[in-house]
Amino acid sequence: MRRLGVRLLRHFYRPPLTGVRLLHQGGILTGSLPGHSSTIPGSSCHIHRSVSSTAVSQHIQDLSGPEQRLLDKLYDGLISGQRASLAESITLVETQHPRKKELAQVLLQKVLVFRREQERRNGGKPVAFRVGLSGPPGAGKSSFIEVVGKMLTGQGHKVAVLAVDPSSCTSGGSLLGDKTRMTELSRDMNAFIRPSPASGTLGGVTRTTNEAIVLCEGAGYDIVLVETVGVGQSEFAVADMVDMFVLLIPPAGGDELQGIKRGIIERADLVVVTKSDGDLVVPARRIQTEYTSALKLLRRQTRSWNPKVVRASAHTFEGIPEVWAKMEAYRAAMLSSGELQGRRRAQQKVWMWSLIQENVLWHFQNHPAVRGTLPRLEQKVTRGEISPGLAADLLLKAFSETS
Ligand SMILES: Nc1nc2c(ncn2[C@@H]2O[C@H](COP(=O)(O)OP(=O)(O)OP(=O)(O)O)[C@@H](O)[C@H]2O)c(=O)[nH]1
Repeated sequence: MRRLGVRLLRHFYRPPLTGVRLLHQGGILTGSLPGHSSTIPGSSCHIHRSVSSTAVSQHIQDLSGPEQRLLDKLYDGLISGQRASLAESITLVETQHPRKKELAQVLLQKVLVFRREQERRNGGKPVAFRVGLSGPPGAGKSSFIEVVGKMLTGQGHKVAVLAVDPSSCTSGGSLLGDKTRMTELSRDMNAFIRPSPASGTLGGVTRTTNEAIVLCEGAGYDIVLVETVGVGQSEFAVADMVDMFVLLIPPAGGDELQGIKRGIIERADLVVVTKSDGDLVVPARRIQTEYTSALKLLRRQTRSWNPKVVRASAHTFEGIPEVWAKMEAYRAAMLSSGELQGRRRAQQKVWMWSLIQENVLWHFQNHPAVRGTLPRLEQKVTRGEISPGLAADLLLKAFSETS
């Protein structure tokens, strides 16, 4: 096992440790860029072979003049809150172009340093509030975000809305992006709305959303709403990148609620029963009671907060201020207990490991020895000729022996 581990390391860290230097300059790390770092499709993760400290590389030595000017322009524009610079910066982190990916990482590191300084001044507390919102198609997500967003910008907040659209990964289509959504909020100067990239794996979309959150916060958005539709694994990915996870449920019959996964209810810090107006008030109350009982049976995720179920209507505005009050109460409780900071720290680790998993898997699947054997072994496994365990062992052996 140890030998396999060493081989895996050798494989991923080849060619050998040369060429990448990170130098400390007045508290800022500078590094020379990878002639020797590998960039993996679907990820911007470069494997730097020698990173001498945990600090960030802020500037890359071999940036050309135009590249340096572009990064300076984006950074200055971003931290002074210009929406165009924020949009351009997010486009940069979404790119598949290898060199631009590298530039995006330089920009991100700079923004991270800026944000950490802001947090330090804020007594170590996060400056922005990240809220994930999920619900089945048609649950009323965009209507809800529109009214909550407008209310918050009216109170002086700056609100960013990012969408994670799982359909764009599988079908190339879009569940969230095609129709015009949040028309009023999109015209609001204190709001920034960004749909998810139109292609890529969920891992890729997750990474860019995580990075887009950092950029939005750098641009001064103190509330970042991350929306996703309750399809596939995207809800879990969003729950892993936010401070608070909110599930929106329509007052619909059993069949329409079938699609809501039990696992995701366990992740909810708040459940909002939407469209609680007119004839829908009665079914909304019923759903509220059902979910309140269901939540009581679930294990608590945090010490300082009990998940709650509330009703609201985006059409009549009833319940909307109360929903926000609950969100603020959650944040205050989680901040004062330190659990929110702890959750963020844990998320950083989850994010790192999911990038590693995706990249390691990519290397494995694209290794010539694996590619050559995989279809035959897959066939044998599906026909029941060999066990999945044996097939996995053979593939791992082929991979490690030729790495
Ligand atoms: N009665 C009532 N209808 C609502 C309310 N909010 C949204 N709707 C209606 O529900 C439908 C879906 O609303 P959206 O806000 O587009 O829902 P969504 O979850 O964003 O939908 P997708 O974009 O398909 O995921 C629309 O016809 C809305 O008019 C509400 O508070 N009350």
